[in-house]
Amino acid sequence: MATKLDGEGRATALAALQDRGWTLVDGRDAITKRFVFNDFNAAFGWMTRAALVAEQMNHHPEWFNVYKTVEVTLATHDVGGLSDLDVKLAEKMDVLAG
Ligand SMILES: C[C@H](O)[C@H](O)[C@H]1CNC2=NC(N)=NC(=O)C2=N1
Repeated sequence: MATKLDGEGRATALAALQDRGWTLVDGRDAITKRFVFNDFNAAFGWMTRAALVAEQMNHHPEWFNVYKTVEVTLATHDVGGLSDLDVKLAEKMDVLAG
């Protein structure tokens, strides 16, 4: 079960995410990041690996791919905003992107 972020834990998690290029989405409680790879193969390979992680977590991204760019938005629909699962998936995506 996801735990909605709040208070000091939320501030600390958001600060770390923002240091790695994630930003808050205007008008909703979600984070977003644009990943740019060398080519489509790299982008889609990363999406495939991230999709397997997401499925294992039962926590799924909103994302949009054009050629070598992937725009990712993370939020937890079950809690109506950001949760610990968004932080974990963002970290895994960053690690997979290298
Ligand atoms: C029933 C199922 O476990 C839920 O709908 C899961 C699936 N994946 C999910 N992904 C995201 N991003 N948020 C959710 O709240 C969510 N809930």
